[in-house]
Amino acid sequence: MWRRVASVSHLTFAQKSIVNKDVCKFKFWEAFSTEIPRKEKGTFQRDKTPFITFVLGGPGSGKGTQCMKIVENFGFTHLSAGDILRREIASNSADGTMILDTIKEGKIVPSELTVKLIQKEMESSDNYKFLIDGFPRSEDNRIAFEQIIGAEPDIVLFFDCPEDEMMKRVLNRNQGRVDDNIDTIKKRLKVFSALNLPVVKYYLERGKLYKINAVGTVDEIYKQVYPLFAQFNFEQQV
Ligand SMILES: Nc1ncnc2c1ncn2[C@@H]1O[C@H](COP(=O)(O)OP(=O)(O)OP(=O)(O)O)[C@@H](O)[C@H]1O
Ligand SMILES: O=c1ccn([C@@H]2O[C@H](COP(=O)(O)O)[C@@H](O)[C@H]2O)c(=O)[nH]1
Ligand SMILES: [Mg+2]
Repeated sequence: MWRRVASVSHLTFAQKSIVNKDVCKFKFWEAFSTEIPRKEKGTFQRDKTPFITFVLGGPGSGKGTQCMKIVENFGFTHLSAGDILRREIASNSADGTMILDTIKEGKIVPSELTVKLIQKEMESSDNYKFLIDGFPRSEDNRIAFEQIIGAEPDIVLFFDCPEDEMMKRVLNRNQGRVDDNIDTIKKRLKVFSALNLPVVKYYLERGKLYKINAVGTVDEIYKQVYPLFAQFNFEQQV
């Protein structure tokens, strides 16, 4: 089993401290990476160390929208767990019907299945910076990720949004999602409070959580997000 310990100095938006990561052994990394020595402290570049960001927040809090902007500016690979599961349904896989039923009920797909799908996406990427959006949704998800991937997130973003605003956004989304209806949203909000908030608390207690006020325009919210990534000095995308 691969294990890693990620150690990142716990930065606040105001503190521009240097990032320090322990070297990790990460199986799939070795398949494609060319070893390039680190340049200097505080600068991340392609090597064997993945940079994992979990992006949490209730349904409609704006995770996907903000992830698109982070991808544009910082070259992350965006892995939305919900999108991965919806692709699995669309591909008529053996688990498709079960996943669809689970999503319609606003419940959580079994952890091992979701983690293995995320793992597949990570393994097939030649990037080292990942935004894992909408995951982990429960403590069980979190533990499964640690056990199967053998990694922890470097940072965790939490988009904090009132329920009425989330409800409004989801009902206006218009993307034809089977779970964007009032009954399922109510269920998703309950599941979020009961199962996802404990994960938020877990990372808060470990100093990895960055709480973002998710009320306001997309640009206003991104103004809180941008400095967090900017201070890591990621290498330029090729
Ligand atoms: N700051 C904002 N103000 C108003 N609408 C927004 C804002 N951010 C996102 N939206 C809109 O709200 C809807 C939900 O946003 P988004 O899909 O990014 O949320 P999400 O957190 O990924 O939701 P889910 O967990 O359901 O996938 C989208 O239609 C999006 O365009
Ligand atoms: O890790 C996950 C992520 C998602 N689900 C299920 O999918 C829907 C939609 O997820 P979004 O992040 O809103 O796109 C969610 O309500 C769950 O039913 C999951 O089970 N596990
Ligand atoms: Mg989303």
